[in-house]
Amino acid sequence: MDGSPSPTGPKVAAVVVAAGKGLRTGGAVPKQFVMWRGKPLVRHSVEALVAAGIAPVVVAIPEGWDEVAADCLAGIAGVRRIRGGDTRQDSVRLALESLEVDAPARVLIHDAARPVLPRVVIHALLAALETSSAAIPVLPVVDSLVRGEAGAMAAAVSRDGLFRVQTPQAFDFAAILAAHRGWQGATDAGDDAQVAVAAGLVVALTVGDEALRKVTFAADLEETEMSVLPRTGMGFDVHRLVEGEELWLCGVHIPHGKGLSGHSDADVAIHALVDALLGAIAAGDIGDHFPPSDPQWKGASSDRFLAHAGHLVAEAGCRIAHIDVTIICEAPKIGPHKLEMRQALARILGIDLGAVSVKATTTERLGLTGRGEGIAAQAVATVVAV
Ligand SMILES: Nc1ccn([C@@H]2O[C@H](COP(=O)(O)OP(=O)(O)OP(=O)(O)O)[C@@H](O)[C@H]2O)c(=O)n1
Ligand SMILES: C[C@](O)(CO)[C@H](O)COP(=O)(O)O
Repeated sequence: MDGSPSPTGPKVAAVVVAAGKGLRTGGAVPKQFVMWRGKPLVRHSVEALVAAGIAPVVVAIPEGWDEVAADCLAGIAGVRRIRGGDTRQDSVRLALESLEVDAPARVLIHDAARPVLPRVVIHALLAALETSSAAIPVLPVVDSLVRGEAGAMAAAVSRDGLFRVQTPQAFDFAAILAAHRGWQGATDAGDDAQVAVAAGLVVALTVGDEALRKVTFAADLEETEMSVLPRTGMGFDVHRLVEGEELWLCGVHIPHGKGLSGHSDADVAIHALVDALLGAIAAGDIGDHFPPSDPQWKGASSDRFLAHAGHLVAEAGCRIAHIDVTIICEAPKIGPHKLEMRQALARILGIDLGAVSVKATTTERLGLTGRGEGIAAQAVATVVAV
């Protein structure tokens, strides 16, 4: 179970809170309606949730901004708008109340102010809900911490066991609705996990993502050219076609008289793609990360290499914008398998199918691929800073 919602699995809805005033960001328009990377800020995460199969998505908006919000969210299926409250916590509770009629089994609660929402985070949260009634994405604290008094350092604070908490936060729907209704705190909770813990729920921790950072101050909306320029990497690989081996291409098993030989499963297309991803972040090549001399990679599924390359891209502060793989062979015919290959690559990397291209060509019976001695592949990967 990878956490993806499925038509037969538990129904997953989402709340996106976008009813704040954005006072710390400033400006005439609340930050959630400001244009950012080509579309209104709020639209980014709403689209990501809908694309991940979450429905319905209820968006809490501030009083007086209904028309603007309608424009910002125009054309996205499965989205409902409601009036938010005076505080974030009120906005969440009102949105949850409005979802009661839909009776979802689970709900993700997300800040519109966190526009970049990687699919892999959603999957990890929903997977955690298999064994817990609440889950939140967290990141380690990497700076040292101090308590300050009157502009001077008073004492160091241990960062052991401390985490930075992000959204979306994932819950059993009935449990979080009851928790919000029963909230007894004197002041607002910082987030929904705090409401859940106060109600006695156990909140599991999953791995967050730097890309999920929250737009809080005006500077968070500004981007330098360096932060938006895409980076491209390319990869190329060849493996020998032999009798007695299975044929794997782009993570898909293809029945064929022969297969590719190599130390791992010899998925030449994934190997080219791994090199393209590593190239885009200047992180060496596949041999540096998975040396053929290392026995642990003997017969290994190349899915693992690709997933690792995807993690390295995220660690480098980037997300994959697009990948394009070309398989070069006379046989087998690649066309009938292209969709399945794209789906496999999208799944392994946790990216949208629309960002994955798989193509094939022959060399007109010329050269080693033309003679059927081997299969070659080349790939291009584009990543952007997040
Ligand atoms: N009454 C409120 C207050 C906040 N939010 C939402 O909660 C998220 C996190 O809040 P924050 O970043 O603090 O946004 P603002 O409250 O708008 O910011 P500020 O505190 O600077 O005014 C945002 O998506 C915001 O729109 C909300 O839906 N309803
Ligand atoms: C919900 C939240 O984003 C989790 O980190 C955070 O608590 C919101 O804080 P804010 O002060 O309302 O921006």
